[in-house]
Amino acid sequence: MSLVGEGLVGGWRRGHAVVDRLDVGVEPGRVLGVAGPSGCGKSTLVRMLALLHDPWRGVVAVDGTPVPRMRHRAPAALRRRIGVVFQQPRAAADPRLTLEQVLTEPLRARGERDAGVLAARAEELSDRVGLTRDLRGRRPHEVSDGQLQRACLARALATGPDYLLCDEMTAMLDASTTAALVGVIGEEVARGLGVLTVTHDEPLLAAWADEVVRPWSGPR
Ligand SMILES: Nc1ncnc2c1ncn2[C@@H]1O[C@H](COP(=O)(O)OP(=O)(O)OP(=O)(O)O)[C@@H](O)[C@H]1O
Repeated sequence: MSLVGEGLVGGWRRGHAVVDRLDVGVEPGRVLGVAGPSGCGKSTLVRMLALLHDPWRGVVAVDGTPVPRMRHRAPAALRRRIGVVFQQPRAAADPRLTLEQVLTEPLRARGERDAGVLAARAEELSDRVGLTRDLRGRRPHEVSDGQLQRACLARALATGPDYLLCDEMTAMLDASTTAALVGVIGEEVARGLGVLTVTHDEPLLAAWADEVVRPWSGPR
């Protein structure tokens, strides 16, 4: 059981790989930290593991199932097992939606239409990440970055993923919000969630990650 990238090669410009022969494994109940200098390709690696960006070579496998080359989108059943939280919540949340709608988006995308079910799930997820009823009714421009990031974390957890990828999730946040979100994720890790976290915050990595890899340092 793990989310694995093997021999991953890829990037954005032909002939210029930013991810170059990388192996990475995210295991249930563990937090893997990924560190590296700015612009080296960490977000690109996250996007490959999130099944949002096709590697040129190599394979991503979810619990032993290799993900087929996507063309447009990876199979929904596999995508749903991997949650992602991005650095900038404002770029990741539709400004027209309330936070409640933001965090229930994946459930509606999966076909859930029952308003009662959606409301109950929204309340449960909001409680988990510390969003009050008042905040849930607001739109992104009416809340702080930290409050919006809480909603984005709730959204990432909405379908009960097996793996969570955090791409500089705490870069915009103050220390107490960072601690709160890391605490929420810690509870999920204790229940078996596998986490990969990318961050420049070395003290956070030291405190949070079970293991830290630095694939872009040293000779390749
Ligand atoms: N959508 C994109 N289109 C074209 N080039 C991109 C795109 N996303 C990233 N790149 C380029 O790929 C390289 C790696 O970017 P990436 O965002 O993966 O690095 P990073 O390690 O996450 O950086 P940072 O730590 O600054 O967030 C950079 O040179 C970047 O300019």
